[in-house]
Amino acid sequence: MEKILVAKIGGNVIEDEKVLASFLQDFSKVKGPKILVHGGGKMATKLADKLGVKTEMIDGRRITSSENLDIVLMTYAGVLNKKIVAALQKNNCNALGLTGADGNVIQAQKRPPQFVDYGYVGDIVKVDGVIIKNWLEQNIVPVFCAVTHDTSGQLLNTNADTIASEIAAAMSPFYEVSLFYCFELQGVLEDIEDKSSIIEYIDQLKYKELQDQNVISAGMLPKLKNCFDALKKNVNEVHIANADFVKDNSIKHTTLCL
Ligand SMILES: Nc1ncnc2c1ncn2[C@@H]1O[C@H](COP(=O)(O)OP(=O)(O)O)[C@@H](O)[C@H]1O
Ligand SMILES: CC(=O)N[C@@H](CCC(=O)OP(=O)(O)O)C(=O)O
Repeated sequence: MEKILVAKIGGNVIEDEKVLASFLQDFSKVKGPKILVHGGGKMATKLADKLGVKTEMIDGRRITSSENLDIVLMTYAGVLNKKIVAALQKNNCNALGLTGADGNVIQAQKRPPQFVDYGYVGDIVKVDGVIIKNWLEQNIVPVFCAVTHDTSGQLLNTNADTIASEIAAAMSPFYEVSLFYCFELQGVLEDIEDKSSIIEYIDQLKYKELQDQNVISAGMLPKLKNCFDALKKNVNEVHIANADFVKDNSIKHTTLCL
């Protein structure tokens, strides 16, 4: 089976112009089919602050009012997605910027309010792996932002880590899939104050231990859950690593295993 890379970059990589430019250059050089998923939560929060709109996050997920949704769309589907696509094009990488509504590629449903009402937040129902495969076969590099839709006209905010995990899973019938979560640190840390305390392997037992000891928090909570979800859905490899990992796979990082 042919190999494919699904890479995800988040807020801290996107915020740092130099790091982002260097990541996109390295990503462009990766041979073979590849997909990029990006977040940008930090930038959406900054825009909300500027506009005087309140931001509330619970367990790493944004409570998304209709005002927040517009901010999220402007930031993720607008400024960020298009800037990333243009930078990839500059590097001769034929990127196609997408939300989940484009080509009906990611269908979601609004999360029903239970203990928390997350507002316009979508849980993914279906990813159309075939349409993505068709793009890849045309040497197009799909670039997804953190937006999905419910097929009834409602756009929804969806965690970018979850989008990466579900897209990776949807590609697994066709490719041998490697999923890289690229961020500003070197991997998951045993002690958040000690940047060198990288945990090289995390299985489900270790994951539970880390949760029980409160070693992981904020955005790392959904990230790890998404990693295991991907592995359970036949994604071959999942790594959490620094953005440099895309050019140098030998740097120390975290590998997830079931
Ligand atoms: N044990 C941990 N090891 C590494 N990062 C952690 C840990 N616990 C919490 N974090 C936080 O999780 C963040 C990564 O999640 P997130 O903010 O969603 O990143 P991104 O937007 O890049 O996906 C790190 O920046 C860090 O602040
Ligand atoms: C529902 C939800 O929380 N969506 C995320 C989507 C963006 C994202 O995931 O961005 P990072 O990868 O930079 O964190 C949010 O709005 O923050």
